[in-house]
Amino acid sequence: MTVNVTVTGAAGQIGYALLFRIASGQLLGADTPVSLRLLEIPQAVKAAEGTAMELDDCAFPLLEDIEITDDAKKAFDGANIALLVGARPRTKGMERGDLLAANGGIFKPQGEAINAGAADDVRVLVVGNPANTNALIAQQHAPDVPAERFTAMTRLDHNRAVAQLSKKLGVPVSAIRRLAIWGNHSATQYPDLFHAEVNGENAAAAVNDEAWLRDTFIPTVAKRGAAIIEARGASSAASAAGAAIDHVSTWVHGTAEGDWTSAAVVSDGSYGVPEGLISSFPVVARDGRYEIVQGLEIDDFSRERIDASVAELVEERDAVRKLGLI
Ligand SMILES: NC(=O)c1ccc[n+]([C@@H]2O[C@H](COP(=O)([O-])OP(=O)(O)OC[C@H]3O[C@@H](n4cnc5c(N)ncnc54)[C@H](O)[C@@H]3O)[C@@H](O)[C@H]2O)c1
Ligand SMILES: O=C(O)C[C@H](O)C(=O)O
Repeated sequence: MTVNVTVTGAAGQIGYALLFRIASGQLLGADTPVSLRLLEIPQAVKAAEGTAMELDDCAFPLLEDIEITDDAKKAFDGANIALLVGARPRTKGMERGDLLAANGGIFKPQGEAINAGAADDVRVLVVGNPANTNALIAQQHAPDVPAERFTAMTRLDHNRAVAQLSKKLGVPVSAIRRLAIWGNHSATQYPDLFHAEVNGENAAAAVNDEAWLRDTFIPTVAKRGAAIIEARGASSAASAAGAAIDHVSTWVHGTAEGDWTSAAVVSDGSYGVPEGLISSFPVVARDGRYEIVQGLEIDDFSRERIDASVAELVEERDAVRKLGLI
């Protein structure tokens, strides 16, 4: 059956890297036809039409149709998968509160439109920053959709952490399992090697270098987004699109036996993360659902870092509450 995939911010850089991969079958598999609904602001609809022309020109066998609109209600009508990429970037002189308010103006109506018209099985991934809190805003305005269907992307951080560890140890990325990103998709995030495995052995033990872990690994992963902006003059696009594909594909098809991944999901209070926050955890995907991995021991080093990132999420939640956005 055809799956309706809605992508917001379709004319942006991530949109350009993402849409062709969705249409080629990399999101849902080679047997699943897709119908694309592209949401853009009025000024960018023409550019989205240009991307749609290129999608047509690829003659993808799985791509059934493309609809382009600046109306959120139309874009989310019948959506099975919703990729919320479009967001208001921080510009010069903008305070944190202004950024949250501007994004509230985007994610509140989008949450309402998802609530009103999306398919019963809708799954939502928020990529647009600040991703966790934008996801929270959308989720709070979709009371009829199970909260677990709203997620935010930390898979890029996860992939970055895997790549850094692979380089450090000189092992292929396929040798690494059970790495986890905790907290916010921001510089406070905590990439956790203490439960990770390399060829079945504990990764922190294999590294055996606490200074590298503390002073190189964690800040490199947490500040990678800023380093890409500094080097490229634009924020990550292809890697972000790749992570979005990974996030949804894992959600739908499941994690490998014995492995887990990272995703920001609605907290059920696990690991002391306040219930309702959308925070990154180690998760498994099973039967089409993301579930938080339970029962991990958290030592003082990890506890301090998880708490710091979660405190930032609490601050963001309180700020959007104060603005009346949730
Ligand atoms: N979570 C992550 O790991 C991660 C990684 C990279 C980038 N990001 C974030 O993803 C977002 C998109 O990045 P980009 O490089 O594609 O940005 P971009 O500026 O190239 O594109 C954003 C697009 O969103 C559109 N847009 C703005 N408001 C919209 C609305 N209300 N409805 C629909 N579309 C709207 C814009 O017109 C633009 O075309 C940014 O917020 C960026 O910070 C997140
Ligand atoms: O857009 C950004 O600020 C950075 C982005 O979230 C990233 O992690 O690459």
